[in-house]
Amino acid sequence: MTTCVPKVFAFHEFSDVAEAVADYVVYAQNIALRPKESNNNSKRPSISSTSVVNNGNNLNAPMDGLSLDKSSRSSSRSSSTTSASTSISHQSTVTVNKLKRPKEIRFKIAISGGSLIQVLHEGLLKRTDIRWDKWDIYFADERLVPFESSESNYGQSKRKILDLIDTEKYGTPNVFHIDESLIDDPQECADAYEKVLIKGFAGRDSVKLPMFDLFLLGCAPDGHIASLFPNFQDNLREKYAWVVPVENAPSGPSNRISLTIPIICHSHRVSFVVEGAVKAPIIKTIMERPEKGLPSSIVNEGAAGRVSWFVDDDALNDVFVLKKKYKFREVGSSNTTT
Ligand SMILES: O=C(O)[C@H](O)[C@@H](O)[C@H](O)[C@H](O)COP(=O)(O)O
Repeated sequence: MTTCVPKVFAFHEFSDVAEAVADYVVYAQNIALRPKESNNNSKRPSISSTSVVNNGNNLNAPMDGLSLDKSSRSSSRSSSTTSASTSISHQSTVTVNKLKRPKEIRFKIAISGGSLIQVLHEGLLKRTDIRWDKWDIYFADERLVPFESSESNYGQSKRKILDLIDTEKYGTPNVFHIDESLIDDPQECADAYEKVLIKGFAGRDSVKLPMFDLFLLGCAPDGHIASLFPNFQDNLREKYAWVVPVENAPSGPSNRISLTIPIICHSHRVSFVVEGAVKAPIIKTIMERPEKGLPSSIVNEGAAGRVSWFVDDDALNDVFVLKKKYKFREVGSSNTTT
C-alpha cells in the first residue's frame, strides 16, 4: 500500500469539531444542489415530490415523481401508449418524453453511528442553511437491534437529529433505514438494504455504484469504520456487494450490516470525524502505518484526494501527521475545492 496523506483538520475542542463538520456538510450540500438546479427548475414537469421515508416512517412510498422505480417507469410507458388516442394526453406524453423526466437533485449523504450522531446534533441543528427537504439520508451501517434501542444508529439519529428538525421551516429529509423486521437475519437485512440503495440511486449513476455526495464515518478505538472490522478480511475485500451482513462483531451489538469499501470510496467526499484521547493509538496506526491495512487506511488510499479527517487534538496526541486549519466557508458559499 502506498502512503496516502488525507487532509487532517485539527481542533482544540469537541464543539469546534462539530461546527467545522457542520460547515463542511453544508458546503457539500451546496455543491451537490447548486450546479444543475437552475437548469432543471425551468424544465421540470409538474410532478410533485413525495418522500420515501419522512423521518423514517414509511419505507415503501415512492421516492419522488422524478425518480420512479422500474415498475412505475414501465407503467408510465404503457400509459403513454394507451393515452395516445386523445390529443391532450398525447401532447402531455410527448412533453414528458421530451423532457426526459429530469431527476430532482438531492443531497445524498451516508452517516455512521456512535459519537458522530452527537457531533451532527450539535453542529447541524443550529444551522439555518440546511435544505433538509433536499436530503436523502442513508446509513453507513446499522446494528441489528430494535430502533428503540440506544444502540440503533437509525434510532439514535432519529431521536437526536431527525425528530428535532424544524420541518415547518426547513422541510423533511428522506431517510432510508434498514427494515426493522429483518434484524434477526443479517443476510436478509443486508440484501434488503442493498435494494433500498439500488432504488434510491437508480438512474443517477447507472447503478454501477451509488455515489454519495458525502460519506461521514467515525472510527472506533479498535479501528472499525461503519461496521467493517479490521480482522474481517472477507468484508474488507468485498468487491461486488454494496451491503454486507456482519456477524460476531467484536464490539457492540454482534449482528450488523455495513456498506462496503467500494461504496465508501466511490463517494464524492469521505470524512472521518474522530475525537478523544482513547482514539489516539488507532489514529497513529492509521496515519503512520497504512501498510497495516486498517479499514480507514484502505479508505484513505481508495478515495485519495477526497478524504478529510476532522479530529480533536486529544485524538492526535503523538500522531505524526500534517495538521491543517479548517477554513470556514461563508454561509451559502461553495466556491472552494476541498
Ligand atoms: O455502528 C457503529 O459501530 C458505528 O457506525 C461505527 O462505525 C462508529 O462510527 C465507530 O464505532 C465510532 O464510534 P464512536 O465515535 O462512538 O467511537
